Amino acid sequence: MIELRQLTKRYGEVTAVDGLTVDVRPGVVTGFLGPNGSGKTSTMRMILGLDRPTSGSATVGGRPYAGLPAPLHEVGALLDPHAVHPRRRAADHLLWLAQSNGIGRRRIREVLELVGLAEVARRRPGGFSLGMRQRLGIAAALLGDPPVVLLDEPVNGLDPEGIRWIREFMRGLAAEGRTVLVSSHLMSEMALTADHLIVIGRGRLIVDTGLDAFLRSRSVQAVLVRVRPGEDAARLTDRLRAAGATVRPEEGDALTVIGLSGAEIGRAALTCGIAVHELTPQQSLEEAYLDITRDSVEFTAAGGPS
Ligand SMILES: Nc1ncnc2c1ncn2[C@@H]1O[C@H](COP(=O)(O)OP(=O)(O)OP(=O)(O)O)[C@@H](O)[C@H]1O
Repeated sequence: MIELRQLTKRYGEVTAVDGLTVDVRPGVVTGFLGPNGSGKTSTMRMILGLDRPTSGSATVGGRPYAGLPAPLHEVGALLDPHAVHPRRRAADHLLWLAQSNGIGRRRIREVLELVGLAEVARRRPGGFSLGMRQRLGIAAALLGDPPVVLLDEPVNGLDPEGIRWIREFMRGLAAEGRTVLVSSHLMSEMALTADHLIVIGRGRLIVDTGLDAFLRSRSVQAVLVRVRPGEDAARLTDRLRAAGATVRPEEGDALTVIGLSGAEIGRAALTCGIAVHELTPQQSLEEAYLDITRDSVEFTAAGGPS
């Protein structure tokens, strides 16, 4: 269990983390979400004792990281997959970490097998793909068989196969009863991985809830609409906005419409004499997430569509 109590971090004028109080529980994957710059990495660094809170506390199993007698056996973390020596063989990278923490050689073989890198144990990570580096980072995090695992944006830049592997691996760790905290700025990714969500914006807690409850309470109606681009799209946009909908142009010639049902949009198009080519209800999760974090995005594009 990770406990944050009024956790606060200031860097000069910037308040990166602002009075964060949450518990991260064992046995589930907790998604730690927030727009870029919302304070996720700063929070994780404080949990790991890499940064000192300005005020408040972060504890793991009731103790601050610095007070843990055998940290690698208590918390494992993947912060930066590039933080490996490119010329030190994969197994030697782990051996170096293991030896400085009193962990035997046998465990190195075990963790390499766990992450599917046993066959490349003698290779140098300099030639590894990003996915392989992520796996090596996870192997390092698991060396001490810790009950708490932290992963900072682990799927960034991975291909679909790598993403699926990490997703299933995290779920497996949680199923073993571990506390798994994984940060991301993508709601869609967390919807597939997390059981519980902690959402922050500008360092403050916005949501701390189960994924199912989030979906039930925040579901936003969004419909993808395709009509002839140009005049039809412009006229329909005006008409729907006049009816109170939010209309956002998408890539290509589509519109995302929020606030009206498919039937209402269809009727509006009919009264304008516009042919509708597509009308598809959208998964509303990303919309719900954008909605709750809108006020806390660090940089928003000026003059964007409403
Ligand atoms: N060492 C530092 N010195 C000064 N400001 C910092 C430092 N580290 C983070 N910040 C600032 O604190 C805020 C939170 O940053 P942080 O990296 O924790 O956010 P994040 O949610 O992890 O973002 P991202 O998704 O972009 O990685 C940002 O405004 C950032 O610029």
